[in-house]
Order: sequence, then C-alpha cells, then structure tokens
Amino acid sequence: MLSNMYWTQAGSVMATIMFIYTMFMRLVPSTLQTRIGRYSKKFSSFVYPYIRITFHEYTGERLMKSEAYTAIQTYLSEHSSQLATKLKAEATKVKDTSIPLILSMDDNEEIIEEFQGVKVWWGAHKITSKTQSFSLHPSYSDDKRYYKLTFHKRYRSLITESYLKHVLEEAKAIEMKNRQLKLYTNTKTKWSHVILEHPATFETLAMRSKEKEDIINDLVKFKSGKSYYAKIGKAWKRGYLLYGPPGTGKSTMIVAMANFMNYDVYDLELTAVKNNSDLRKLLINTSSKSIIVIEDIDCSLDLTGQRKKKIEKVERGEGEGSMKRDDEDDEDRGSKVTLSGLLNVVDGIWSACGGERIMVFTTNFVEKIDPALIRRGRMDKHIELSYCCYEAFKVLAKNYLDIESHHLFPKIEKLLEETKMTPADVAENLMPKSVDEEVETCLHSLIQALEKFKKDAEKKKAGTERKQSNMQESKGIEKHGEGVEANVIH
Ligand SMILES: Nc1ncnc2c1ncn2[C@@H]1O[C@H](COP(=O)(O)OP(=O)(O)OP(=O)(O)O)[C@@H](O)[C@H]1O
Repeated sequence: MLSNMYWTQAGSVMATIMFIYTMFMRLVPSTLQTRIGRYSKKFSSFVYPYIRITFHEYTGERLMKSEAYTAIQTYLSEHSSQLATKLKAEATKVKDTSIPLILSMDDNEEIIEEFQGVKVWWGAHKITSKTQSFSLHPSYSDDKRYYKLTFHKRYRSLITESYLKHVLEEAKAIEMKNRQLKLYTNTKTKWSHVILEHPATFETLAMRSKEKEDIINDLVKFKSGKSYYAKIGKAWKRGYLLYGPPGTGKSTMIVAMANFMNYDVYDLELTAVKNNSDLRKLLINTSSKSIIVIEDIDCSLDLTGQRKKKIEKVERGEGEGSMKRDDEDDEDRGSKVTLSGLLNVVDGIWSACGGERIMVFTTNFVEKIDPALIRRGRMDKHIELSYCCYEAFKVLAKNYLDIESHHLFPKIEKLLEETKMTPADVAENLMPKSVDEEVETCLHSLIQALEKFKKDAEKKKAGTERKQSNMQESKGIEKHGEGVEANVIH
C-alpha cells in the first residue's frame, strides 16, 4: 500500500519535470537557453572547480589494454608505495632481488602528489560487473578498472601538457629499469617466450679487453643513433656475424649483448619455418629493442646450386621481380626458406615497422657462408671468437674461482700459448668439483687438461704429417713405376 503511494508520487514528479522541460525548450528562445546553460555551468564550476580525467584499463570493442593505463599503473606503483595507506602486493622477478614485491595502490585508494607546487589527486577505482561473462582473454575480468586524476581547473594546461608528459616519461624509464628480458623461440609462424634470466654480461665474457671494448662502443653508438639513422635514411638496425669454433662463447656473447642493451632475444630457428612468407610474418612480429638471432646459419639454409644462381642474379641486379617469382615457386613446392628470402628480410623489412633491432648470425664455419649474406651493410660487424688466450683465462679465473692472480698463472699462460683450448673447456676444468675444492686443485686440474690437450695435438699433428709423407712417398713410387713402364713401352 505504502509502496503504491510512493510510485504514484514519483510518477507525478517525473511528469512535472518533463512538462517543465518541454515548456522550457518550446517557449524560451534558443539564445536565452544557451545563456542559461552557460550560467548553470559557471555555477557548477564555482561549486566544484576541479577537472577530472579518467583512464580506463581497456579501450575499444576489441578489449585492447590501454597503454596510458599501463603507464599510469607503472608510474603509480613507484610513487604510491610511499604515499598510499592501502596497498596491494604482487610478486615480481625484477633483477634487484632486494625488492621481491611490487606494491601498488589498492582499489578505491587515493593518493595526493605535488607537481611543480600543484596538487593532483590520483584515485584507483573499480566497477564490479553484476553479470558474469566468460571471456577467453587471459587477463580480462568482468571488473572494470580505471584511474581518475583530479586537479584544479586553474592548472589545466600545466597538468594536461607538462604533468601527463612527465608521468608517461617516468613510466617508460621505470619500465626499462624493471624490464624482464624475454627469450622468444619460434614454431612455424608463432613466437612463444620464457623469461631470460641468464647472468652472462660483458664483464664475465672471456675475451681480449680491447675487442670487448670495441663491441661495447659499437653497441652504445647504435643505441644512441636514432637520429643518425633517420638522417642517413637507413633502418635503425645493425647486423653482427659471430664466428668461431664451438664453445668459444658465441651464444654467451648474445646474452651479454641482450643484458647490456636491455633487449629481448628472438632465437629464430630457420629450419622450423616453412617458407619465405612465414619468415616475413615471424619477423614482422618481433618487437623493437630486440636481438634476432640465427644460430649456425651455415646449417640453417638449404643452398642448392639453383638457389645460389638466383642470388648471384640478384646480386648482379638482374631483376628483383624475377627473384620474387622464383621464391613463390619454392613456396608452392613447400620448400624451406631460401637465402634470397632471408636477404630480403635482412635488407629491408624492418624499415616499415620501426627500428632498434639487432640481427646476429652465428657460425662455426665462416668460410661456408654465402658472401652475399654477410657482406658489410648486412652484417655490419664480423666478430671472431677464438680459443682461450691468457687475458680470457683471467676473466674465467675471476668468474669461477674469484682470483685475479696466482703463482700457477705463468705456467697456465705458457700452456695457453702452446695449445688451443676453447673457453668452454677452460671453464669446465676450472670449475670446482666439490664445494670445498681448493683453488690450487682447480688450477692444477686445468694444467693437467692443457698438458693432455697439448700432447694429443702433437700426436695428431705427427700422425697427419706421417700420413702426408706416406702419401707423397707412395705417389713417388707410383710415378716411378709409371716411368719404368713407359720405358719398357718405348
Ligand atoms: N668467451 C666465453 N666467456 C665466458 N664463458 C664462456 C665463453 N665461451 C664459452 N664459455 C662457457 O662455455 C659454455 C658454452 O659456450 P657457448 O655456448 O657460448 O659457445 P658457442 O660458441 O656458442 O658454442 P656453439 O658454437 O657450440 O653454439 C657457456 O655456457 C659458457 O659457460
């Protein structure tokens, strides 16, 4: 009964409002309507002189995560832990293990910060949906989260121009600092990744310091070369060819490069890629700030005579078009990636999709590689990784035994000059076999291994020399025999 009365009253109020509104729109001239609107706005802004900007987590119908929201989240997680009273904690794998948790503002929490003496309010909000939907999107939930920024209207231009720019820039810097590097591997056309947590750095890389410095300088120059590359009209990419025997540190150097540059690594397994168009798809789907690696390039490409001829044609400039048709034929026959396809990608594909990419090819047999693939301009820097020298050994001794000098070092230096042992083998012999193994024992075990290597190499050398002289001898006998026969005939 009571509720009936309530509904009747509410209905009549609504009807009255609608009536007044309709009369207002009909009878009051439009100029007066605008003026009244302006005054009412002024009145409300006088009562509430603040501006609010909201940043929603998802934008558009395709549920794309908003970049602005992510950036603000990063920015606030750094600032809110000092200011907010309600925080939420998430586990993280940031490199600095002294910060095992990321703290950020909890839902419905607000913080106040100052920018150039002006106060701004940040609020983290959530709208919980009453209806449950089942989304396949892994990170999507029914809750709609957003950040709300509030500031006095007097500072509109300061906040919208300078402050928001500052927030985005700082978020980028924080992201770079806390970035977890990823190691991507490919199937036919897709990349999947794991977190790259390899500790190799240039400091732990065993090689001559002069060569190391040279590579570091080259990387630094590349990283800061955005405007230079734009000026000369080249894609912002650089190619490195790493060559040398197995176990000399080619893969280790790639990780050191990634850690130094803070770049992800895409380990491209060419033999898993069906054809050139799949290769293109894969490479277009790599992100900026990354190293794309093709290991053992000499084993990854099927270079039949036919294909080699095609490359030679292209290199002589006899028609890109004809090459493309040949490639399409290859693809129709379901063949693997061709050298020409790879060359196309290395040369130009990234010009279209932004820069800052490094391409690394590795090989154990540099002489086997088609010169077209590694000419300067494609592979800008050729780096040889070789057998362990004394300088490289000292780096390994520091890494594995934490020593910089020892009375056995001169003996090791001499043996390293007389034999060829890879850094991988030196490292293996240096490594303590038990927790309490003494430094001296480790060094002795390396000396023994080096002496054995030397002896084996000498034996091998003597063996091949003997073989060669036997062959020469038998050739000489044959020749002599032929001569005798010839004499008989004549
Ligand atoms: N120059 C080096 N500095 C530090 N460690 C090295 C170096 N070279 C080799 N090692 C050690 O040996 C192991 C094997 O080296 P790595 O895989 O980098 O060699 P590689 O040249 O890539 O070999 P492959 O040609 O067989 O792929 C590494 O895990 C590392 O521990």
